[in-house]
Amino acid sequence: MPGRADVIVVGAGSAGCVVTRRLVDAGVRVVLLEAGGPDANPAIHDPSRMGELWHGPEDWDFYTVPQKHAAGRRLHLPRGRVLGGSHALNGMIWVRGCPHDFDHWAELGNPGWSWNDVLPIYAAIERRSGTGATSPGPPGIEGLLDVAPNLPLHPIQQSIVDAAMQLGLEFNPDYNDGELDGVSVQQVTMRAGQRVSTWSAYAAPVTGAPNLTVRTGAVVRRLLLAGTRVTGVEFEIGNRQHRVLADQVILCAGTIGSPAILLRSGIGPADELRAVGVDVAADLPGVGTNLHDHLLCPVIFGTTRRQVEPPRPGRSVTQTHLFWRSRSGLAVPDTQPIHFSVPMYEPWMQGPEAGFSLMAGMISPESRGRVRLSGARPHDELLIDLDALADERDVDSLAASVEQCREMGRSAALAGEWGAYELYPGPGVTGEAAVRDYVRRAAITYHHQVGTCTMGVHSMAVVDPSLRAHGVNGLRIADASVMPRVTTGNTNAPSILIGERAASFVLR
Ligand SMILES: Cc1cc2nc3c(=O)[nH]c(=O)nc-3n(C[C@H](O)[C@H](O)[C@H](O)COP(=O)(O)OP(=O)(O)OC[C@H]3O[C@@H](n4cnc5c(N)ncnc54)[C@H](O)[C@@H]3O)c2cc1C
Repeated sequence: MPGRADVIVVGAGSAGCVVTRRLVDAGVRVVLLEAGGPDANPAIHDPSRMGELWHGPEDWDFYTVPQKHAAGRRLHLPRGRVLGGSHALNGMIWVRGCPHDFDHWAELGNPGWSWNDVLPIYAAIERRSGTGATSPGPPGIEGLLDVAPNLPLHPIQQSIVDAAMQLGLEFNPDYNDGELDGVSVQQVTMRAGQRVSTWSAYAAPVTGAPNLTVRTGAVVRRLLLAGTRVTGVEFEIGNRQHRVLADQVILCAGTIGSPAILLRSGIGPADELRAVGVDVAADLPGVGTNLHDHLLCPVIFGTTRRQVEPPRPGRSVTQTHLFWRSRSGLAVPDTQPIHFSVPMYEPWMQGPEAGFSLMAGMISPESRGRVRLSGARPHDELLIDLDALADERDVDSLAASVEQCREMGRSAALAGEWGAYELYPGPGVTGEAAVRDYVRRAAITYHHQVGTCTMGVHSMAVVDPSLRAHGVNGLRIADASVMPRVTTGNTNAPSILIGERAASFVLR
């Protein structure tokens, strides 16, 4: 292990592996530090076994503080702690987002991040294959990451698509061309029935390079600073402490991990840091704020006419989704239900083993929470507060999505052909007040937390449009935490995009 590197990358997740690969290819001496271990668990690689990974060794297993507007519950926030990060645990669904998302980022004071700016980067990331995807990159450009339609469809998934069309939605053959609305087959980062993560596609192929050192089980506790210049990091492997020095550090530890490292290093809101006994290195009031997430809410069905067989090995538990605007006047769809070929029961629910779930989805969150320290010691609990459903507009969208999923369940394609009957919310939950109450009792994360190290040029921004930390030298942040506002759809693709951009900023 070298004592010094050109660049230390903290976190081998969606973005960190991309940054690492691009810098290594350019001859930069990189040390990549990852808290988790190798991606050796077979359940990582088989898409039908995704659910087994939660609460296991590859999950940070975060919980929020009790959520006042979600029936006082503590919400489980799984996050990948393994080579590949959350891309080793996720549903692999590939959604670029829509023009409005990135144009909005640019309007907020982030030149270079508009849709027209990011589109060529997406095209250069993706290696598209199979039928169904109609938005290939420019000819001759082929990226490192496989993106393919999630086919062949499970029979229940085809009927779910039919149900959506019976409600009047259009089939959208390629939601990645800038127009999201409609029901679609998901595009996924899979090849031959196996997960492809940025670890397997980007970083793993260069682990033998002489200018790359990868350390697993390496938990970064804090940044080393000389005044306001970052000089390296301090990390633990087991109970032993280590240090490595570098010209630059790039934090890719994710929406929870990156602000946690900053706060523990004394970079954050000065008053709050002092209040928990942390010495202040740089007063950056935005660190940990602007936390927001998409939310799901289970709508679960049993069947009487046909049995829903569990997905076979190599097949995803979810294959289709839809984007829908629940009210007029919205710039982008506010809902994205996602459809599972299994019943996705919460621990307090029960029902038959076979069935299917239309997980209502809210993707336009207005509620904002934050990540804070509870104390100065490295092992003191992080306080993660989504403040989920604090804004009534979020309840409006999620309740509308629940009602749409219920209506799909009553369609000829599902009730007629499969004998679908509703288990949750269940026939007793009727009327607007009861549905809103169900949403507060049953909503869970969509796994898309972002925003805690927001990019921008205002007083609450943490990084500038080139992802350099404000007021601290030698430090960049490159992961989902820098998104000023969450994109319309799943957040892996934009996180990987951020990794690509960060590498290009370092190398230019
Ligand atoms: C269960 C689940 C399902 C999801 N499904 C989808 C989906 O289908 N499609 C989609 O687009 N998005 C999905 N997402 C979201 C998507 O995976 C994330 O938005 C994306 O992976 C975020 O990338 P990142 O680089 O910001 O963080 P991560 O990929 O989480 O990487 C952060 C890395 O940093 C490491 N780390 C953190 N702290 C430290 C530390 N102190 N020291 C050393 N290392 C550290 C972590 O272990 C991790 O490897 C899902 C997420 C989850 C958890």
